[in-house]
Amino acid sequence: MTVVVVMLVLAATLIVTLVALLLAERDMKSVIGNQQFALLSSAAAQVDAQIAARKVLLATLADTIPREAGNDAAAMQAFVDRNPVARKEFLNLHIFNRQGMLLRTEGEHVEATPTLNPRTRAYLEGALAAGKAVISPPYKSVLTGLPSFMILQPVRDAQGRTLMLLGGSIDLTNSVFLEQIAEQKPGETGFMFIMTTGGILLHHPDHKRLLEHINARPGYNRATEMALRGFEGWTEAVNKEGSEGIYAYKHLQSTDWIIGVRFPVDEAFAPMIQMRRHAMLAAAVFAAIAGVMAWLAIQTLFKPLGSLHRNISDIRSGAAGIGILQRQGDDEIGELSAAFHEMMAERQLYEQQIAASEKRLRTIADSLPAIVAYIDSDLRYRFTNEHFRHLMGLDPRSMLGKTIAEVMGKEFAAGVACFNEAALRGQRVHYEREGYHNGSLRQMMGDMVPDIAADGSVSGFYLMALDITERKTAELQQAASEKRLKLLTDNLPVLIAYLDHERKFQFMNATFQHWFGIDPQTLIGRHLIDGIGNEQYHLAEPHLDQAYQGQAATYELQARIGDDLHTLETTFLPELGPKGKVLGIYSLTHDTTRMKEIEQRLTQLARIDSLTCIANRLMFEELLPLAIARARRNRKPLALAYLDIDYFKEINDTLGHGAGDQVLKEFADRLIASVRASDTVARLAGDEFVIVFEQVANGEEAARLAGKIVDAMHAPFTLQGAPHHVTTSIGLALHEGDDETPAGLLARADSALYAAKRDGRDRYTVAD
Ligand SMILES: Nc1nc2c(ncn2[C@@H]2O[C@H](COP(=O)(O)OP(=O)(O)OP(=O)(O)O)[C@@H](O)[C@H]2O)c(=O)[nH]1
Repeated sequence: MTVVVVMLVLAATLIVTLVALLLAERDMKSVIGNQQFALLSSAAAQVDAQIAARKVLLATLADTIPREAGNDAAAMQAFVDRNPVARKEFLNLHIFNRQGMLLRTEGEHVEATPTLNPRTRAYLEGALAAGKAVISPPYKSVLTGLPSFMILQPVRDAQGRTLMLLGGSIDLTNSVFLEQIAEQKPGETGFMFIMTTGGILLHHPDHKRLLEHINARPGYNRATEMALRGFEGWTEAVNKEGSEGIYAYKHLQSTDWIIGVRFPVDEAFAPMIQMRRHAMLAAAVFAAIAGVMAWLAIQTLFKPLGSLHRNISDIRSGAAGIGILQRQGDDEIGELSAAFHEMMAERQLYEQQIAASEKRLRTIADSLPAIVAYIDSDLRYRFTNEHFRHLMGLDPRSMLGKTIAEVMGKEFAAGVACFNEAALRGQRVHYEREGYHNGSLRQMMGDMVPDIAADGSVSGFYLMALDITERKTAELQQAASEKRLKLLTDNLPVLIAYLDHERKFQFMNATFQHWFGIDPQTLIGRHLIDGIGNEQYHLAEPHLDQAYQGQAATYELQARIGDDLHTLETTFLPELGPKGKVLGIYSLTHDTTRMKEIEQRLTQLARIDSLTCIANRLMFEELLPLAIARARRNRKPLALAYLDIDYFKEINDTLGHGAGDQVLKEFADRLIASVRASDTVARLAGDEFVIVFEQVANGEEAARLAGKIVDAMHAPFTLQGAPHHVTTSIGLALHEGDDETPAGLLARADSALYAAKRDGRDRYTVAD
């Protein structure tokens, strides 16, 4: 930390110093560049002034030169001698005629008048045509062999006509005005130079390069190229030797020359480089001092932090408890320490809670009758519970970190590979598979839940697997049992259905198909109303409601099976859940049509006397109260006749029981034949009969009817082929809508019968 701070201080100091130096260098370059350009501009002005002065001098000479000087050497010599300034300012003086022919030369190294080459001749002709002073391109003098240039001035006569040209040549290697320029060179190694706009050097410290093209040497100089394209000002560039320099260029006004200056950067910036060295040194010293001070300050400031660090290390290594964090000072580090203490105390609490939770979880997992494991993406066990030991004899702890293949074998791993892959793709997997565990074939059911991180990656999966061998066996047994049950129910002549709590069919047996032609499968999951229709449903609804409230209900209904109307009896049996909640309803319907018929028949038989086929005592006792009620309602009297066959015992005794039965049948037939259909004839027992006459007008009519019956018996009975005389006695009682009970009425009739018997039989007696 300290090192980092010290390095930062050093780096900051150096960066600030460097940036300041760079800015200073940039500014200084600009100053030097501008200074060089100013210097150059001054030199250019000097050159212009020198040229102008020489033009003026030459013009004055032209005005005064004798006209014959071109052809008279003595006159020329005399003229030059008269004008010593001409000798001083020009290397040589030349006179050219109007045809450009050199007529006379006067000056240094002149032995004879040289012959001019055609190019020079052409130039001179141009100068003559211009009619004013011109400056020649630089050239190598044929007289002196020196690089030179010439100022040409026309010599005119009184009429202003050009008679000849007066030329003054200037030595480029040894000229007064160029020497002045050379003296103004910047620094020790800097120099000035002059070239034409075409690049021909006129002035250069290296005289050998004079009259050469500036680009005669191989290489490239950006500044030179800029100058040749017309640039004026200063710039930085690298010369053909690879040396950096500041270049400045300026065009002369008096001629098409460019004056330039090169100031090598090394020299130009020598003071600045020195300054940079000093500044860097000073910065380094300053940074070192600042670094040391920073280090000291940090050491002082970080001392409590170091103490805190040691305390935390001690806590981590177990050498100290978290209590030592509370003993730090009152400063910020002390507060930090207290905050650490609080945080670590909370962490300890959480860790304890997590440990307790993990322990609980471990206990639960170990107590589960199922395999529980966490398997990572490398298919290595990371958590295993005790059930591995119970089921497979594996030590769950020794499995940790090993792969499924290592623990269970390659064959097993290959068998569950597809499930593992699916779980690691993020899918929940449910499987059932067979496998040998502890030498026995077991049926296993497993669930895999992928462990999906927030970013969607799967780092493993949880596995829970159950041994369902027993359950599977039970399921198979149950399936077989259900199959048997279905076979049974499908062949029972009973409609069997199971309705769920929403009154929808969950089961229907094949009887639905047999009775109504309904395929049971088409109604599974549909509401009862879809199966039996609205009308039947409304009939069944109250009974269903009762069953859904937990009480069995039975009701009868009529339904058409085939072409016939059948009587059915349906029972709804609720299926109750653990808390008495109705889970569903069993509906059992059987056809009671046949039973009903038998029952009716039996009922009927119970009320019919089997010998005479008329109503017996039971029916009489049922009918009499009803008849009395009707009589009361209709306010019509009712008469009850109580009959007994006279001396019947004797018939039995003399002719036998069969003859007696025959008499009884014949007697009954005659009674039936003697009364109206609305009247009831019944045999009470033995030879006792009753007749209920309904809606009789009065006692007289009743008596008449009784007499008619007595008479009806007078016709002989044929017994065993012989006629027999049978008579009857009748007791008649009239019920006239009062409160008399059926028993009371019967008792009165019985009394009247007794009276008839007593009075001699073969008669009727009316009760009081
Ligand atoms: N053959 C035959 N005899 C019956 C039957 N039931 C009862 N008896 C007989 O009918 C006779 C009834 O006799 P009673 O009515 O007491 O005497 P009775 O001879 O008719 O004399 P009275 O009634 O005083 O005239 C008894 O001997 C019974 O055994 C039956 O179903 N068939």
